Amino acid sequence: MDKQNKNILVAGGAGYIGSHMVQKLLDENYKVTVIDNLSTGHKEAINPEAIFYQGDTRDKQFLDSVFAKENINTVIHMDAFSIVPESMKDPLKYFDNNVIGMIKLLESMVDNNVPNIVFSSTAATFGNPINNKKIAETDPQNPINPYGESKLMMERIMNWVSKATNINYVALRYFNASGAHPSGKIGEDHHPETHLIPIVMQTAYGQRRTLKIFGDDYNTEDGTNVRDYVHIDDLADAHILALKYLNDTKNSDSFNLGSSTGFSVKQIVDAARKVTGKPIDAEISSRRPGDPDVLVADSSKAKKVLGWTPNYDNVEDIIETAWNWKKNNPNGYQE
Ligand SMILES: NC(=O)c1ccc[n+]([C@@H]2O[C@H](COP(=O)([O-])OP(=O)(O)OC[C@H]3O[C@@H](n4cnc5c(N)ncnc54)[C@H](O)[C@@H]3O)[C@@H](O)[C@H]2O)c1
Ligand SMILES: O=c1ccn([C@@H]2O[C@H](COP(=O)(O)OP(=O)(O)O[C@H]3O[C@H](CO)[C@@H](O)[C@H](O)[C@H]3O)[C@@H](O)[C@H]2O)c(=O)[nH]1
Repeated sequence: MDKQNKNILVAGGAGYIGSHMVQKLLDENYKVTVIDNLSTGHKEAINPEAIFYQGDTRDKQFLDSVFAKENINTVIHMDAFSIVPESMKDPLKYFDNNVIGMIKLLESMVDNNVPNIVFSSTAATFGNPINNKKIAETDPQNPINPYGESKLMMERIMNWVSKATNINYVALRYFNASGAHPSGKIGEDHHPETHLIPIVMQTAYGQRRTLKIFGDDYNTEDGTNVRDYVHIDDLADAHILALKYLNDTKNSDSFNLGSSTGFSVKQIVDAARKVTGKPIDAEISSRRPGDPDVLVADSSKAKKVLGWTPNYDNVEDIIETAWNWKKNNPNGYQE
């Protein structure tokens, strides 16, 4: 195994998943540089031991200046817009930010001889899986919303560029990232919040009167959407393994990352009632555009090839970490 160059650039390191990634890399003795335009992220979420440059990934001059200053070996490309319903209303916002961001980043990596990229892809690249079965890497990718389409385009651009250059990649397709750091110091804080678990937490905490369940006429057991909730600390671990994979194999590959267990929206609300001891009022509302019925990962490839072993296999434990973050920071980073 080559001695690993441990200088990592986290693009989007002020975001929900990015801030946990930065913490994990520091815990593992990596040298961490962050770029972020703070469009949805928070400066306070970045551990101050990381070097931070504020700027936009679509700005190649900005990227070139960062690569000239820091001896970066791998980019963890987490910055993107990532809200399914917003992408249905404003597809161009998604294609502009996400696809142009990937193109500029790869151009700058080529010009500055940066050899590796770990890319935050998504279950949303698959669309509606056949017969709602667990999704493996070999399954067809047919996105049903512009967000998923933009991420599939990014995967494909990266794949073609890797064939033509010295760049290697790992695409990690997360299912529903959830929970918070066990310390309770970093967690999920979006304005407005759209994700299910933090909205359930806001309702439990009394910041919302009622939670809306978007549709109970889907092709699932209780009629509400089924998702695979995977703890962000387990996702961060998978990235550390991806860095080692790139260093050891000099290959490119893609992996689906989930807990491999599906929970309906109603089951999540019930689990949160149990964890928080709060009643959590919920009402059935109309469908939200762009939602597939079921998204559950088959993560056996990540387990076999990367040696990934998620630590959180119980959704109540995941919700417990989100509740801990909520109780410690009721208004997120705006305290
Ligand atoms: N949250 C999930 O469940 C989930 C699941 C699958 C994939 N992903 C992917 O993981 C990544 C992180 O998601 P998140 O939930 O942490 O989102 P987030 O919005 O909390 O974080 C994204 C970060 O990127 C920054 N950013 C966005 N566009 C930028 C640009 N053009 N230049 C510089 N910075 C920019 C934002 O300011 C923010 O800090 C995204 O790429 C998303 O598509 C998320
Ligand atoms: O107030 C709410 C919010 C959400 N939901 C439902 O809860 C489920 C989960 O929704 P949400 O938390 O918004 O996540 P997703 O739309 O599944 O998307 C997340 O998970 C994807 C991977 O599966 C990522 O790619 C996306 O970036 C990330 O936002 C969906 O069925 C929603 O319809 C509700 O019923 N009520």
